Amino acid sequence: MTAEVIYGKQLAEDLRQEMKEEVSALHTKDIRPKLVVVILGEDPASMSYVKGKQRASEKVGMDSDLIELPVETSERELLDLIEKLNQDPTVHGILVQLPVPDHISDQKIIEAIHPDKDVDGFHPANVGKMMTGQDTFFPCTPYGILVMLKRADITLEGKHVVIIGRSNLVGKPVGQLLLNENATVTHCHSRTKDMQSHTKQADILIVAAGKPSLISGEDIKEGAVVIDVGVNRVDGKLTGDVDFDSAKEVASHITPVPKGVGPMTITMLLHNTIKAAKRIHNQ
Ligand SMILES: Nc1nc(=O)c2c([nH]1)NC[C@@H]1CN(c3ccc(C(=O)N[C@@H](CCC(=O)O)C(=O)O)cc3)C=[N+]21
Repeated sequence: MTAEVIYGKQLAEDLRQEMKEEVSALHTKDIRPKLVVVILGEDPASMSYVKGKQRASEKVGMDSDLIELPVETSERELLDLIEKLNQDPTVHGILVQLPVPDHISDQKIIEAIHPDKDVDGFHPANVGKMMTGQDTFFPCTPYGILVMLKRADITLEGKHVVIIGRSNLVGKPVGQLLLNENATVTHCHSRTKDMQSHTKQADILIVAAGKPSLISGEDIKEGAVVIDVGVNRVDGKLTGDVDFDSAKEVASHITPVPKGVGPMTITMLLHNTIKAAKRIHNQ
């Protein structure tokens, strides 16, 4: 079997076309969805994602600001900036690029962003809503994966989803979203014993471990759907957590890196920002 490749990039472009129309419609009502991205320091990989977010917002006609701060910015200064953005009625979405430098607490920053402007969906109030099956901002990568699976017509109900990874940003929330869709969810992680015995049972295998080539064809059940969430730089090139060439011979569907999950992450960020703007203006 050779798997069908699910190009998130193509789907992202289709969705952004729809969003562009939605943004123009909002402009006629004097609502201008606006995203503010804050980045500390000049890590080249982080800068490249942030630039991608800027480009994508501009393409759908959204307003967006990039605030670049020096790496030595204090936690207090960053919290004061967030408070200012919380109060600013022209700002609908706030994203602070994570991780922040070690002298600042990621969790403190996440909790400082007003839940109504938390387009990353990381604030505990929004995480709690997601866990209890309420509508809210869903974290962008998990949400992008959900939309990709749905658009590829992959049934989730009753499927065994195995997730490698349990981070608050990807592993845990993607499991929760798919559980909400009536899948049976297993999480594997660094302490899991005999991981292959789990991965081989997956109807849908989601790999979010941050380890290049962690998974290859022999770890996958014939006909499984494989979603690669890895963003690793190897010799300057972006690569996922799955050995694509061997995996695609076994899987029924597979996402590539690049052009897979990454572009969907950015698309759902735009979606959440539009949702924030609509909600603030009671639309
Ligand atoms: N508060 C916060 N929210 C995030 O959502 C967040 C974050 N911090 N910190 C970093 C990670 C990483 N991330 C990516 C988004 C898009 C691509 C993406 O579009 N990748 C393209 C290629 C990009 C390239 O070549 O550099 C692709 O896979 O085709 C990658 C990585 C969001 N993150």
